[in-house]
Amino acid sequence: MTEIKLHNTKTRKKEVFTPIDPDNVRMYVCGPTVYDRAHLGNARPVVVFDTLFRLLRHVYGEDHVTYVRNFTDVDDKINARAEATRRPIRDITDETIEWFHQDMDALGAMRPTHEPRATEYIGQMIAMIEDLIAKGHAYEAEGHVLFAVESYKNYGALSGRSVDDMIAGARVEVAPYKRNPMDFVLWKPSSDDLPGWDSPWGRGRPGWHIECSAMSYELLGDSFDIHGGGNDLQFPHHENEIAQSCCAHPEGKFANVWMHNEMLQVEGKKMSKSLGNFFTVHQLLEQGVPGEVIRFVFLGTHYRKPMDWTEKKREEAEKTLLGWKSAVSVFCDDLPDGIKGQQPPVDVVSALADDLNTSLARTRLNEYAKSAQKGDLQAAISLAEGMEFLGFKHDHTWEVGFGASLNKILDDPVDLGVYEAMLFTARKAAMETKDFAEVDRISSVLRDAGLEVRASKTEVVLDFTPDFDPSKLEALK
Ligand SMILES: Nc1ncnc2c1ncn2[C@@H]1O[C@H](COP(=O)(O)OP(=O)(O)OP(=O)(O)O)[C@@H](O)[C@H]1O
Ligand SMILES: [Zn+2]
Repeated sequence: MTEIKLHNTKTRKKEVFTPIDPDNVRMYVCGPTVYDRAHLGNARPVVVFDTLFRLLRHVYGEDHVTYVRNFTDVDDKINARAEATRRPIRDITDETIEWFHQDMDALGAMRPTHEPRATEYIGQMIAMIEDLIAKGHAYEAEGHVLFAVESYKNYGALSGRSVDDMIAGARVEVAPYKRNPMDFVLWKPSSDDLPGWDSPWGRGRPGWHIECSAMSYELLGDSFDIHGGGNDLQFPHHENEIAQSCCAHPEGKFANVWMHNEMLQVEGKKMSKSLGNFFTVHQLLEQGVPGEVIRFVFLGTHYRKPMDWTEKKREEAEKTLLGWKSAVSVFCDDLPDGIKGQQPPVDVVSALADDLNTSLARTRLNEYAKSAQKGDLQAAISLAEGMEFLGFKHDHTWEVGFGASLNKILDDPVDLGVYEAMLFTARKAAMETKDFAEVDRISSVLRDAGLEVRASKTEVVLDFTPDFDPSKLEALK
């Protein structure tokens, strides 16, 4: 079995990953607050943890991995948006979730096993808060319930800070009802015009942190394998999740491995809604940047390094990915059925297994692409399988905005007359006899003659390069 190593924020080390139960490997990732289109930064953890999900499914089996990513659909930012637009909250959250799905699908991200909405777990949150009060970790004050950070001695361990450092360094809300300025809200009162649920502390709504603790417990249990999210969530969100979960369920360990992706930046600053320095995934797709190109760019930088989106990266990604797709599509009909990333090349898997070294995986696939372009069918198969594994389609359809060069080929049908029929027949014969040596031969004759061939199930598309030399096609006979 492939050995996976992951960097664990908790221990600050790269460690061999050993699941609690290899028959059910469990991962929780903090999902979006749904009031607006996802910006490109929000897409980074989606692609990072999708890649990990694919790796885990490959190593432990498709049915042996449970991936939970929540939707935060109760939040003051959502309330503010509803008030500003005079729209019902549910319309806004439903619409945003639909957009999120469309955009992330376009990036080739698989849907997680469960995508719980916070509002469907209010009962579990209330039960957990009651439990925390009963165990002496939380207290009620003026209609609020607060978590008492001093009651949990490991508070701050994930980010390596003491409570005193936090108070000194953080801008915390100093409310008169807090016993310690770092105490955080588990429950707060709602006025009649705001969403609210009945609770032992009156009508109110949950704080953000308790949502993830309640949903992960409900869907994954008191101990699970991996907890992920952007490193902007490490403090306070993840510290607070740990405090709540470990105090409510001291019998469990909560998450064994904590993984944090670095930020997508714009001129050295985190891309964020509050700074206003963002563009959305949807905008990029509309501008004709294919979702797979966005994915390709993300995979070029290790997830624990900050990265920028640049036009140059986009262009290079599009060019390389087109090269891969055409290298595979030359052999499209020859590829064995069922290429579904089941047998991705070992060196690509091992790159990912080393703390998701996606850029190395990309480099290795590029080597296969180079060999495939020279007519090596085995390399083309590896490339196709590796592409599927990394979340790319191996046919030459873009999710959006066909690349300019591809358009040119498809819009420019050629009439090769007699040659064309001969090519087609020769190729078909090779395919039916599964004589791959013959396919290799044909494809190299074509390439030598200055013709590029793209074949799909239904048609053969030919493209002339400037070096086209029809006399060289005689070698086909
Ligand atoms: N610039 C970024 N780069 C990488 N990940 C990010 C970035 N901004 C947010 N994230 C991640 O996106 C996920 C969704 O977060 P969330 O919905 O809370 O974002 P947000 O708070 O709405 O965004 P913003 O921080 O722009 O206000 C989280 O895992 C978060 O860490
Ligand atoms: Zn969370």
